[in-house]
Amino acid sequence: MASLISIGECMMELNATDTLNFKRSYAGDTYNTAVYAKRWQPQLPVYYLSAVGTDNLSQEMLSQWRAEGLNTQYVLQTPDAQLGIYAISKDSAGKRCLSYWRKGSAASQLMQLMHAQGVAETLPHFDYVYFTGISLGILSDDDKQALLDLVSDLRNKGATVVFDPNYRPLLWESKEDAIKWLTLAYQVTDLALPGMTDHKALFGHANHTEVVEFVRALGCHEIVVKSSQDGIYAYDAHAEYYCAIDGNSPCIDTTAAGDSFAGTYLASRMAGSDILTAVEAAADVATNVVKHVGAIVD
Ligand SMILES: O=C(O)C(=O)C[C@H](O)[C@H](O)CO
Repeated sequence: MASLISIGECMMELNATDTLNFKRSYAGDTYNTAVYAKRWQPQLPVYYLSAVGTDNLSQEMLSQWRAEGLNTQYVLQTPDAQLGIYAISKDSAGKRCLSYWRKGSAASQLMQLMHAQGVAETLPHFDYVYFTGISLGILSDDDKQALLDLVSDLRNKGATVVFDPNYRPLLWESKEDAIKWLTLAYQVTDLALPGMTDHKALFGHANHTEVVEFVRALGCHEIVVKSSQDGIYAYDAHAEYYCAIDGNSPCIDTTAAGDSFAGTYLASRMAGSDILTAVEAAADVATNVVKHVGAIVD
C-alpha cells in the first residue's frame, strides 16, 4: 500500500460554544488532511511530520494524533516550545473569525529541530508528500528554503509531491512575499490543489482556466482547482474533469473543507481511483464536513 507523509502544524483548536466556554480539539490544515486521508483509507500508512513540546498539552495532542491512526514516528519534541492555539468564534454578524496564538510554536521550529536531530537523513521513501502554504508560512525564510529542499529530496527519491497554497495573509510579510514562496512551492509540485479564492487574492486569476495555465507552466501535471461556487475542475495531461457542487447544501462552518477534500482525494487516488471518482468522493466528504463546527468531525 502506498504511503503518505503530511508536513506542517497542528494546533489546539478552541471552538466558542457560548460567551464563556470553548470546546477543545486539535486541527491544522496538514493534520486535517492526514486525518481525512486515514479515515477514507484506514489501511493507508499516513505519517505526520511536525514538532510539539514536551509539556502535558503537547503530549495530549500527540496521543490524539495516534488515536486517529497517524504514524508519529517522525514527530519531533522540544522542551523549549509548546503547541500553537487557534480559536473559532463568530462576530456579531455571525461571520466566522479565527484568532491565532502560534508564533514561536514548536512546529514553527520544525526545520531547525530536524537539522539538530539529524532527522532528514533518516526519512525513507514515501509515495506521496503533502505540504501547504501554511507549512511554509509559519517558518523563517531560511527554514522555508530548507522545507522546499526537503520536499525536493523526497521527490528525487520518487515521491509524488502534493501542494495546496492555503493562503493565510497573516503568515506573510506581504502579498509579494507569499507569491514568491508559493510559486517556488509549485515548482517542486506534481499534484496541485489550488483554491480559486486564494488564486484570485494572490495572483489576480479570474477563473479556473487562468489558474490551471499558471500552475501547469510551473510544472504540475495533475491539477484540481477548487472553486466553491462553480464546482471542481480537475486536469491531467490528457483531459479536463468537472464535478458540480450543490450550492444549497447546508454550511455551518467552512473550517477544513479544503483539507478534508485534499485528504479524501489523495487517499482515493492512492487506492487507485481515477481523477473524477476521487474528486466526487472528496467533494462529498467536504460537503459533509462543513455541516459541522470545527475541522475534524467526531
Ligand atoms: O489556519 C490554519 O493555519 C489552520 O491550519 C487552522 C485550520 O484547521 C485550517 O485553517 C483549516 O483549513
